Amino acid sequence: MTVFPSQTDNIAYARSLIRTIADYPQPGVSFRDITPLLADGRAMHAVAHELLVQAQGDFDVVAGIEARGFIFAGAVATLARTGMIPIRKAGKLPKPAHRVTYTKEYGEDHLEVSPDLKPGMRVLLIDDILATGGSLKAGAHLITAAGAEVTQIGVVLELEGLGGRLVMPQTRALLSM
Ligand SMILES: O=P(O)(O)OC[C@H]1O[C@H](OP(=O)(O)OP(=O)(O)O)[C@H](O)[C@@H]1O
Ligand SMILES: Nc1ncnc2[nH]cnc12
Repeated sequence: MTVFPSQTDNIAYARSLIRTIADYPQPGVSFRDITPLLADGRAMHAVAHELLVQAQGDFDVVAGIEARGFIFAGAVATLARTGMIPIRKAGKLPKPAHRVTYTKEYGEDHLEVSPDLKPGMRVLLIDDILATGGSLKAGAHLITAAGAEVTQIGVVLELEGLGGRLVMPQTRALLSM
C-alpha cells in the first residue's frame, strides 16, 4: 500500500527547505531564503494549498506584494480560480491609482496599486514573510484606499521578534521561526 505524506508532513517539509543566511542584505539581518522552497514542487503545492484552505473562501480576489508575494498570490489565485492583483513597488505600474510609503525590516519603500482593484472587492492579501509588518500594513492600506476590503491575510512565514504580529495581528502564518 502506498502511504502519501500528510499535509502536516508536507508543510514541515517546506519549512525544512528554508535557508538562513547571516548578515544579508545588511549586517545583523538573519535572512530567511525561501528560494529552495520555491524550487520544490511538493513544498510549493502544499504551501499554496494551505494558504487557500486557511483563507476559508472568504475572498473574491487575491492580492500579492512584490516581489516574493506575487509567487504565492499567483499560485493561490490559480488554485482558487480567482484573479490576482499585484501590489507593486513604485514606478512599475503605468497607471497607479494609489500609493503608500512604508518602512520594513531593512529600509523604506513605496507600494502602488492599479485601478483594477475595484471598490467592494473582498481581498485575500498574500505575502511570503511577515517581519516588521510594514509591507502588509502598507498593502492593506492600499486595498482600503481603493474602497476594497481585506477579508483575509496570509503569509508563508512569520519571523518572530520583529513586531509584525503586533502590527498585523489578523495575519495567518503557515510557519514561524
Ligand atoms: O514585514 P516587513 O518588515 O515589511 O518585511 C516583509 C517583506 O520584506 C520582503 O520584501 P522585500 O521588500 O524585501 O522585497 P522582495 O519580495 O522584492 O524581495 C518580504 O518579501 C516581505 O514583503
Ligand atoms: N529576515 C528576512 N528574511 C527574508 N525576507 C525578509 N523580509 C524582511 N525581513 C526578511
